Amino acid sequence: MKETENQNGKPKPAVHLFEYEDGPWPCSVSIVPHLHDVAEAVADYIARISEESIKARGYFSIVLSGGSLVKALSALVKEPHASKLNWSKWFVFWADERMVPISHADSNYNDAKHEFLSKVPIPDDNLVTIDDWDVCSAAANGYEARLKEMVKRKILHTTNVNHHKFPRFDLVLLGIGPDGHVASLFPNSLQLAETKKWVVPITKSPKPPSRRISLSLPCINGAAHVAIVVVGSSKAEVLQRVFERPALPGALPAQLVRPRHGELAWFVDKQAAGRLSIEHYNDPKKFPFLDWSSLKEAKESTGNQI
Ligand SMILES: O=C1O[C@H](COP(=O)(O)O)[C@@H](O)[C@H](O)[C@H]1O
Repeated sequence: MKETENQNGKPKPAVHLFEYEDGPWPCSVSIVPHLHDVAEAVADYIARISEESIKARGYFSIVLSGGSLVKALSALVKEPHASKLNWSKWFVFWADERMVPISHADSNYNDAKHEFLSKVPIPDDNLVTIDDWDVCSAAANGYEARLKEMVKRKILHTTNVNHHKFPRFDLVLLGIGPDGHVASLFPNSLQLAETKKWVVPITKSPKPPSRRISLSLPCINGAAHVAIVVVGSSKAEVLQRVFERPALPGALPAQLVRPRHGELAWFVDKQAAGRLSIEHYNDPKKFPFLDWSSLKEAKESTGNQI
């Protein structure tokens, strides 16, 4: 077994902590070579949280995003996870949805259905879809009402974020757009300032389709775990900006994902990590939490490509 491999001979992810320049922000970052390694790391992570949540509360609440994220769920539908996971206890929610019929190619639900949900036995009643797609504000209110129903049924618990009550999802899975958006929270948009609503309407999204709804930032930050999955060279520039530029209010929504009472984990492939300046992290004043050796190991395990 090579030092850079785990017991199954798979590449060992580098897990370390770093902080943004405006204050400490611990999180773990796993950098692995390819999309399929990311999918395996994400599947292991989801399986662990699913098991812990079901043991503790009887259910597992998972929030999915659209776009490239669903491809990272491919290892979950295969062994060893497919037959081991307690799918009947899963409740599935959406981080954001586009205002199109659920059978439309642009629908995040439709994409997740094809790539993932149709391949696993989660009961249809446990999929909290957004059916009312005609008027954005009505859809946002409708989705928020469904989340509150889930709280009443004790499938979701709640937590306080900046003195307001929000759901405490077991796990929120996010992708990141090349402009730094997460869910449908776009750079410098008014929606980023939301402090009370759980779900916000977006009527002029810079990325088509223009009408969408999204979990608000505090709603995402109320989660027990948030994972951000970043794959491919088209994300290398934005990842470098998110990790290495000072957090400016609203310029990069991904920098605002900070689950105060939860854990933040990044899963990154080597192409997306391609522009990270490793040396940047070796400054103990800026990154006192950083385990430099593990980052060096990641560099070696990816053939010194990062
Ligand atoms: O429009 C959206 O974009 C983001 C990022 O998508 P990606 O394909 O660039 O990974 C996605 O996370 C979000 O759910 C989606 O609606």
